[in-house]
Amino acid sequence: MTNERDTLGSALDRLAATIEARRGADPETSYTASLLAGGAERCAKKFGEEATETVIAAVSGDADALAGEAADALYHLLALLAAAGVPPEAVAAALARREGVSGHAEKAARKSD
Ligand SMILES: N=c1c2ncn([C@@H]3O[C@H](COP(=O)(O)OP(=O)(O)OP(=O)(O)O)[C@@H](O)[C@H]3O)c2ncn1[C@@H]1O[C@H](COP(=O)(O)O)[C@@H](O)[C@H]1O
Repeated sequence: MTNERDTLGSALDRLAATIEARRGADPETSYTASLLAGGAERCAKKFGEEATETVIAAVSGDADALAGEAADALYHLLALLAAAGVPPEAVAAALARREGVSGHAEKAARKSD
């Protein structure tokens, strides 16, 4: 259940579980099922559209619109991961490996390879 003090992490965990549960559901009644039925390519296209709409909202300076478009983008990103067979835990692990490593330091290390 949602509440106003929900963290983004717990909301994303529930959403990822919902998306997984919709795999194989009726595309007539579930938008997620219709999205997944189109495969990773369709999910990637939709994610690209929603990411672009997020950029437009950010540039417009409308904070509410940005929050809504960011939610659309995150939903479609989770659907893309599901369609591509990448568990959300793999993304969490990638983020965890980066914790405490400055992006500047990481980039400098890449350049010296
Ligand atoms: N979070 C979302 C969510 N965010 C956005 N969307 C849908 O994403 C769609 C994409 O938006 P567009 O404006 O691009 O829609 P469109 O032009 O009709 O889409 P296309 O025809 O291009 O595919 C819209 O239909 C939105 O309703 C979502 N659909 C579902 N969820 C979550 O998934 C759950 C399961 O949904 P169903 O699978 O539909 O039961 C829901 O309870 C929600 O929690």
